[in-house]
Amino acid sequence: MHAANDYTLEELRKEARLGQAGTETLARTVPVIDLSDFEARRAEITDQLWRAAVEVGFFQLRNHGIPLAQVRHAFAMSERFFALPQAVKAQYPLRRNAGWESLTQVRPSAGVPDQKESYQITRPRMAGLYPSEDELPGFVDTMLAFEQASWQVGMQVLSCFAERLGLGRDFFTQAHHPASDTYQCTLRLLHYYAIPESVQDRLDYVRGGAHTDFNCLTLLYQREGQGGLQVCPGKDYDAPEWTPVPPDEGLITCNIGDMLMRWSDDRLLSNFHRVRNPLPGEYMGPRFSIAFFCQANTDVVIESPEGKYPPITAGDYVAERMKANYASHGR
Ligand SMILES: O=C(O)CCC(=O)C(=O)O
Ligand SMILES: [Fe+2]
Repeated sequence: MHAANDYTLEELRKEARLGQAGTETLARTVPVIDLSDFEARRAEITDQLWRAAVEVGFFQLRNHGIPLAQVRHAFAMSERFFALPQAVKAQYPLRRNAGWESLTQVRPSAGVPDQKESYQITRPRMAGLYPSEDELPGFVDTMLAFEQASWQVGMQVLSCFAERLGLGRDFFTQAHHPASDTYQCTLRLLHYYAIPESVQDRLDYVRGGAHTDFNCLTLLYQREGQGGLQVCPGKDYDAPEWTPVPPDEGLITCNIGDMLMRWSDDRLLSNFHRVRNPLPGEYMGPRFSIAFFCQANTDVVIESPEGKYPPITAGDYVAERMKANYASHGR
């Protein structure tokens, strides 16, 4: 745990002020953007993405090109992974966004660990961290294909932002180049534990504490019936209003992260979100989600067009943020 004054980045100072409080509003909705016929509709799609990123920081993609069967298969594999015995998963401990952890992520806003386990794939760092084919047949192939498919969608979206920022259409594709050893995009499987009866009314039992993401762009897959994700698009951190982001298995939920906010001189918004606990009477079973974090390669320098922030490598930037998010610094 860190005291607020340990933080060197402004994002963290904000995060430390934002607890679990706040009210839920249904007034705002997260825009849904249709990616079909992408090349022919690029200008129109870019307008919609830009507006959503500037106003809400969150949007959902329809007709993104990843078949529903592939999404469902990835979730089925994820559930099988988390169902492995603890001793098997513990052979693959988390280090630098690669591997498995349970109950170790402490969001500065919450001060207690998220009630979840996760397994992260950051391709260049996976030596010794994949379950064997005997333990989980087909897992690695399924997840690498899903990682690749998610990267494609992420780069399509980022190409629109790059063009609008005057950086050139391929700018972020180069910055997230998958052939490099410095690649650090991450596929993260998430399993929020079923909520035991004894803690269903406890406020200090938190599924996913409020935070902003520290990458460029997050793609999130949610399961129908397993809601709870909320976004706080406003700037009032002391009286936050939360908007639900409803799960729909045909949509990919996207949000801007701090890295792209910095890269855009704060034009694109990285907003707070959290996974709230179910309320009494709601489904209390496990919740599964999968996130893909587009995170620029470690050696890429983040230098914004207007120079609002000093240059920093993406590697240094992420390392600083991770230090503040884990009880032990072993991520
Ligand atoms: O599981 C979710 O719905 C959100 C996950 C998330 O915000 C994160 O891992 O950064
Ligand atoms: Fe997040």
